[in-house]
Amino acid sequence: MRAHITSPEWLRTPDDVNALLPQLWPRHVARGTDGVVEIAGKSVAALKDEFGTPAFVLDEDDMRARCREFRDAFHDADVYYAGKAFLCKAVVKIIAEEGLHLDVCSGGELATALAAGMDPEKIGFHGNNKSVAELQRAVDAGVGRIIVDSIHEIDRLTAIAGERGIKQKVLIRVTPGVEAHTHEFIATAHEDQKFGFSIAGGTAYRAALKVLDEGTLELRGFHSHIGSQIFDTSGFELAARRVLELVGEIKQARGVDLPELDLGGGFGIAYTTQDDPSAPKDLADRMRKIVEDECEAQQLVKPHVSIEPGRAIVGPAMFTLYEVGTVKELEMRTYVSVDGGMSDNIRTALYDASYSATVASRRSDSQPILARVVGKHCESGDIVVKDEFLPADVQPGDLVAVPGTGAYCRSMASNYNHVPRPPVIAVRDGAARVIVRRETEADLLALDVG
Ligand SMILES: Cc1ncc(COP(=O)(O)O)c(C=O)c1O
Ligand SMILES: N[C@@H](CCCC[NH3+])C(=O)O
Repeated sequence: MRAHITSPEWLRTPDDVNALLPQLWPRHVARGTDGVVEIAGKSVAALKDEFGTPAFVLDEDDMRARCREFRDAFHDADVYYAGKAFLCKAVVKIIAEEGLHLDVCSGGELATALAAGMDPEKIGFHGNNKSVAELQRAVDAGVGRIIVDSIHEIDRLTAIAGERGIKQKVLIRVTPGVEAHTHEFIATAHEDQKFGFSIAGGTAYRAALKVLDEGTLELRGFHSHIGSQIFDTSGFELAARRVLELVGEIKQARGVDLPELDLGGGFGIAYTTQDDPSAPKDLADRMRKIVEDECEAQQLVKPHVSIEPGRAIVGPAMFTLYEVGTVKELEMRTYVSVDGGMSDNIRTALYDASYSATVASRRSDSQPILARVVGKHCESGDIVVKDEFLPADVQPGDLVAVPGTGAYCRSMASNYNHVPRPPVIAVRDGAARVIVRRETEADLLALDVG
């Protein structure tokens, strides 16, 4: 059968090409009796009529539920939502209302958080190369913690806090030397990369002593983030153990129990049937146990733990809605071109990421065929969904929905080929509202002052 020639081994021909697998879709998504996909009671056809395509569509109650699941599972910890996954003022308000803290990693993310009224004390500021202006702004805003990532930054922040007579709280980001099982571009705890101070190389230990001995900054503890889209929790466990060993060494050297420990984010989500994410409760139980065991073994006072999930909170809560423009049936597969592409989802090109898709505007009785959903950009690598079974009668005018696009799609979107970036529409209880409007050609031209 030609459809199988180039399909990956794991991809199975579906029994029902119209089925929506619950693990892939926001929880308030279902097909209506007319076969049209609905989200929180709003049909994708109505969304297209009102807001156009392409569009990111957020199931707001799904995102809120994910915030609460993390907050409840990690009830004895602080949960910082990693804003890099997707940030706008509405999202800041949602996560704050659901009791989460916020991790930002640039002046722009900080500005968004402050504009939305986020309590600065609940903001953590990340980044391996924060500018002096960004550091000044964070200190002046009263940001609760700054995660320092280099000796240069420690010196700059010491000067800034010293001038202001403020004892800024900091965490030191460390690289625990863990090889996380994920794409190499999104692994961050092995030695050979730009983030953090090495534990094995001793720079983390020396940085901690420097901050403690200088005394201008308040060292609250260490931060470790091993990477992103990780399913195997042994990486978190190994990282926690190594960081706590370091905490023990600091205690021996200076007699202080560092009161905080941030174990970062990176919890994987399901993009295809191949992904099997852990529930927040299981993650919390395992992480709690490893911290307790290690603290007991080393006779440390148990630090207050924090985590930083981004993808796991917003990723599964959103899908992208596209309209099909052209269909080409080739020998090896059918190419379905939609009205967006790598400018709204760079992850497929960048990380060879896999996604799923469905024809959302109707039910089809046709046979499943192997399809590739591609964009409208001038790149052959402009692929949104590499491999998926779509109905053989997929045609121009159909709406295609791609789930799992809440994280690192709108936030990494570009204007490649001068394609305006799509809006984000939040749907809740049958009502849809624009939380990020569609970019226009006027927006693009407004920057072009030549
Ligand atoms: C420091 C830090 N914290 C949290 C995150 C969030 O990761 P994820 O969205 O995979 O949970 C990242 C991104 O990988 C990060 O670099
Ligand atoms: N942007 C990446 C993850 C990196 C997260 C930040 N350290 C992704 O789409 O998977």
